[in-house]
Amino acid sequence: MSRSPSLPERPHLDLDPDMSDGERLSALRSHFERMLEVNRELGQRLETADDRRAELVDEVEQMKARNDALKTASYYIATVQEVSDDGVIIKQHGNNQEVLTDLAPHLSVEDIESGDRVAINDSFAVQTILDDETDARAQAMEVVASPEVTYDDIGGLDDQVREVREAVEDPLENPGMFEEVGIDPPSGVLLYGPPGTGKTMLAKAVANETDAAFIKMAGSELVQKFIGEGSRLVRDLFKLAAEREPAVIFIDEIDAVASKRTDSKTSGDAEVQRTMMQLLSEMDGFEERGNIRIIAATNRFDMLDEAILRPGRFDRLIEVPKPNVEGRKRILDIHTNSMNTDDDVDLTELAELLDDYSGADVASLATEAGMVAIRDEWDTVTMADFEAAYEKLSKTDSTGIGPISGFTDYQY
Ligand SMILES: Nc1ncnc2c1ncn2[C@@H]1O[C@H](COP(=O)(O)OP(=O)(O)OP(=O)(O)O)[C@@H](O)[C@H]1O
Repeated sequence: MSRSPSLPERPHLDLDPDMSDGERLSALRSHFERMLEVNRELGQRLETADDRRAELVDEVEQMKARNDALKTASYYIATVQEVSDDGVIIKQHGNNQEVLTDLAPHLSVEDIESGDRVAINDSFAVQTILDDETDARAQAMEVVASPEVTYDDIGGLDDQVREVREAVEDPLENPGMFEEVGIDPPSGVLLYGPPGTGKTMLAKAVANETDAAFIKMAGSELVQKFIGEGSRLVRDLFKLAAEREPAVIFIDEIDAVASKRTDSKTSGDAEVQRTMMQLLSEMDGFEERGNIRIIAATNRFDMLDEAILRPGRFDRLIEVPKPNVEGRKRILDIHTNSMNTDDDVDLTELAELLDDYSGADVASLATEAGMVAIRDEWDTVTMADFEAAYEKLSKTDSTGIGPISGFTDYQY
């Protein structure tokens, strides 16, 4: 740590050998006075610093306790009904059960009042106060004012880009076009295909192109983060989009909330059902919503409930497959564009080698080749580095723990 520049300076004693005893004594006296003053000042500083330190230690302890609490399992959401000397009465969302409970040690009764939304754990103790709707939103949604991805960053998906532009960009940019012809623009667009093929990129690029806000929510977050909150989050999602319009809502892993009904009647399933019903009703009331488009994505098309695919809902289906050899070449071009590659790098040959790779696999191969070059202290990336990266990623995969999605099982 550097020393604070504003500490009082150490007093300096200047004694001239020609001084008389009287002068010497008076110089020593005033030096002593100055020393006392500096000492007093330093003492005060030390005291303030000690107080601050104690405060910070306290804060760290509280954060640790909250962090530990947050790391435990999912929470349930409840609303505070009453705060009394006996404890806090809360009503749990989803089942409306009223419970008299306590607060976690890091909370005090002064922090809480009736009407507050709170997160409770399995034993109903209040863990967090969600005093603002945005709390829940912030935790489950990613909002980007204008994402940076452009269509040029997406390789090998020309047809898909065209379809997304027609279904999402045209209605946002030129709604009159649809009115003139007398048709409703597609309500929702569903992108389906294996992981890592560029579905999120497509949604981001269209938001960028239309200067729309990009609001992303993962289906799994909707049903896992706050049990009993899924339908509220869906409402919040559409409300937030209305506040930010023009906006593109992107629901990733839609299968988590829109799977075919199972026969089991567990409370988890009921929760998923409620969330899906809310999503459908938001989509059905969509026309009045103005400049909001909705894109969903899934790797599990086979699992989707047909209700979600009915006309007026996700009725424009766009398959986003793994790239073919030309697509892989284009994705390699994009991802090596800013790399310092050697003249011997033959991207066409590489594209042929990377059979069954997804776009994300191709991107991680390029990064890995760069890492190999750095490790070998080269400042250019050679064909041999790409081959070494390919070997490494293929090997990682054969052990079953590799990051390569191109070899993972999926169904769609
Ligand atoms: N077609 C592509 N062109 C260029 N890069 C791509 C392409 N597809 C994937 N990538 C790379 O892979 C990364 C992940 O892609 P993205 O998140 O769009 O995939 P996804 O289909 O949404 O995946 P998931 O289904 O797993 O959410 C991108 O950030 C990009 O680096």
